[in-house]
Amino acid sequence: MNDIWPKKLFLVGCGNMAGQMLTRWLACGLDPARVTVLRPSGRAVADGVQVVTAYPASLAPGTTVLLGMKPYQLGDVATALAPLCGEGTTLLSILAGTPLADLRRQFPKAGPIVRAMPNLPVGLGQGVTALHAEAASSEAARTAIDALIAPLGLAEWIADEGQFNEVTALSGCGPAFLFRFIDALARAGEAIGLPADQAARMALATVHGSANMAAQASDSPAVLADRVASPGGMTREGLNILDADDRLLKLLTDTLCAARDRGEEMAQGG
Ligand SMILES: NC(=O)C1=CN([C@@H]2O[C@H](COP(=O)(O)OP(=O)(O)OC[C@H]3O[C@@H](n4cnc5c(N)ncnc54)[C@H](OP(=O)(O)O)[C@@H]3O)[C@@H](O)[C@H]2O)C=CC1
Ligand SMILES: O=C(O)[C@@H]1CCC=N1
Repeated sequence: MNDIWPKKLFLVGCGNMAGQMLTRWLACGLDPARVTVLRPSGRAVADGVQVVTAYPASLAPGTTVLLGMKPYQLGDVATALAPLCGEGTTLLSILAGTPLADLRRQFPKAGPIVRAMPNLPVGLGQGVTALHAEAASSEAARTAIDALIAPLGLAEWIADEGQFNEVTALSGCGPAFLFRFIDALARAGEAIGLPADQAARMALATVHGSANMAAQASDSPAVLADRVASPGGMTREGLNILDADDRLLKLLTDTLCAARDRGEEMAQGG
């Protein structure tokens, strides 16, 4: 079988998001001996993964660097990291609101630079990762990234980098919106009289089962909703509340717009 893994993987930051990616890669067979994590805390990551608090003197050719710290730290990180990056270094950035042009400016000598926007369920192999590579990137570079991202779940190449803040709003931030929905469904159940713990269990299981069902169905979620709603029955009355004046659609559109606009501000250095 082909070796889908980079010769070496160097993670700059390994918090909530990069940590989930690494967890999945290790679960799928990445040799921990190939992985080095730089994190200021020096906290251990996983058996066999080297953790450092300072940059090494060099990076071996064939190293893929995952930029997994906060976007505002890019300048400081690049000051130390850019001199170590040459043609044989691939950069994979998960920094929200950080365009490829900014990354290339900070890492002028690096090899291929790919922008990625994962989401937290990648740790289960059920995530979504949006990808965009520089126009000059080779097919081989894209294929190598495809192979690395495939174990994480759905991978979507985004043709227009200008849409990256939109996809970030939808799928990168999306888990937070869904977690909020599950919590609200449970609290609404409590508000109409159910015991809190029971409402929480039932809300979570309902969302879990419905998402699985929607993922396997040949019909769209809109059609599935109508299938739950018996004519003249209870569900229709509930849907009428969500649908009145496109209330839910407008709420979610406003939610995505606010997230997207923050990405635009971040891209302007805000
Ligand atoms: N959270 C999410 O759902 C998503 C986040 N992202 C992106 O992922 C990135 C990280 O976010 P998230 O994981 O939530 O954040 P976390 O705060 O959980 O992780 C940040 C990581 O950066 C490390 N770090 C802090 N300072 C430095 C430094 N100066 N140099 C190198 N590493 C440093 C931290 O080290 P230590 O562990 O030692 O504290 C930590 O490992 C962001 O750019 C964000 O835009 C993208 C998609 C989704
Ligand atoms: O909140 C953020 O900025 C990042 C981007 C997507 C999820 N977390």
